[in-house]
Formats: sequence, C-alpha cells, structure tokens
Amino acid sequence: MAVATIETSGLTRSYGEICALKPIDLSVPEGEWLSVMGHSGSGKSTLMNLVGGLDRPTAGALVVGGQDLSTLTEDGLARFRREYVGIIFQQHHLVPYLSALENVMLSQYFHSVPDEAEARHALERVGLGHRLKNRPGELSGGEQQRVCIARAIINSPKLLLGDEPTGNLDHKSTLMVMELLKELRAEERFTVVMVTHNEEVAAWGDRTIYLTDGVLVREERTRS
Ligand SMILES: Nc1ncnc2c1ncn2[C@@H]1O[C@H](COP(=O)(O)OP(=O)(O)OP(=O)(O)O)[C@@H](O)[C@H]1O
Repeated sequence: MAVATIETSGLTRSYGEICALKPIDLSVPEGEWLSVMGHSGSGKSTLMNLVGGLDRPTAGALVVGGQDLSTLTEDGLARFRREYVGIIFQQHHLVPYLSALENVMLSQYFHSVPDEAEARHALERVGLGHRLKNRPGELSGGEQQRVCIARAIINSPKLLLGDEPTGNLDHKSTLMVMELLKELRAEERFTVVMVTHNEEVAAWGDRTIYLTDGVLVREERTRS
C-alpha cells in the first residue's frame, strides 16, 4: 500500500434501526489532515472507525490506500490496521502498571518484535526521553497523550486517526499535542483524520467536515 488516500461512495453504517452514517461520499487525498466535527451522536466515531478498518460498512464503497476495505477478510482487516493505521484515543488506554517505555513496546509486540531502542527513540521524538521509566499514573494528561502518540507512530502509519485526542486536556497541553502532531506529520507525511468537538483543534487541519445526524452537511477548508 503506497498512499493513504481515502475514497468513499455511498458509505453507510446502520446499527439495527439506527442509521449512524447516511450515504457519504468523501475523498481525502494523501497527506491531508481532515478534521471531523459534529454534535454528540452525529456519526463522527462511526466514520473514523470505518476508515480505520475497526468496523465494517453496511453499504457503499470504502477504499483506503487502494484497498477496498469492505471486501477484506477479518485477517485482511487486521493486517490493514497493523500495517497502515495509528490511532490516538481520548482515553489513553495505557496499561497502568507498565512504564511509558513498556507501554510503547507492548504495541510493538502486536505489530512486530519489541525493540527497546526503537521504542525509546519514539518516546524521545515526543519529548519524553526523560520519562521512560514512569508509569502512566506518574505522568500528566498531556504526557500520557504523548506516550499514546509515540505508540501510534512507532510503526510509521500512513493514516493517523484521532478520536478526541485532546478532549481531556487543558489548553496548554492541547496546544503542545497539536504542535507535536503537526511536526510529526511534516516529517512523516501521513494522512490524518481527527474527530473533535473543538473548533480550535479542528482549525489545525487542512479541511473540516461537519456531520449532523449521520449526514455530511458542510465542509470548510481551514488552511490553504
Ligand atoms: N455499536 C453501536 N450499536 C448501536 N448504536 C451505535 C453503536 N455505535 C454507535 N451507535 C449509534 O450511532 C450514532 C452515531 O454514533 P457515533 O459514536 O458515531 O457518534 P459521535 O458523533 O462520535 O458521538 P460523540 O461525539 O458523542 O462521541 C449514535 O446514535 C449512536 O448511539
């Protein structure tokens, strides 16, 4: 898989009676940073989960990096996620009794072979070279989120997904995390899809789409 383009056509996801995502046509070029906004329950996470191969569409076409995700087997989807996608959640999902370094190495374990030097380097890149041995409970919210970023980028994903990654952070930590993501993206050129409730966070992207009740109602270019 060479490039992280996303192409959807009539992409739909229903949960029984609930149509979480009405047919959506979306085209995200390689390297774009797309922000996804909308009120609670508008379908933001549903869309993010689909493009990240964490969920399957009910109908429509979904092609990411040239792969039609709707036709992949469970194993194929798992491989897609492993080789292609990095995810940062609002809840950190760090293991509380493991150090920052061990948390990053744990994710390597699922992708390939744990490599301490590589994990250390990833933590240094997010400015945590001095906090390797600390457990999540000993780190600030912003630092914990930076461990998550190290974990997400360690396998050089082509697509980085964020589900409210700064939702629990104060203004200063939010700025630090966004600045860090911007720097990493300038170096690695990955495509970003970031769900947020915060206009200021959305403005870090190139383009913002707005969902209402599962419908893409509006889009805005945030940067030239
Ligand atoms: N697994 C599920 N089973 C049933 N309904 C679901 C499921 N996941 C999401 N939904 C429903 O789909 C709709 C869209 O949910 P989604 O989580 O995508 O919204 P969201 O915009 O991300 O909301 P929030 O900002 O609150 O996280 C909601 O009505 C939600 O209740």
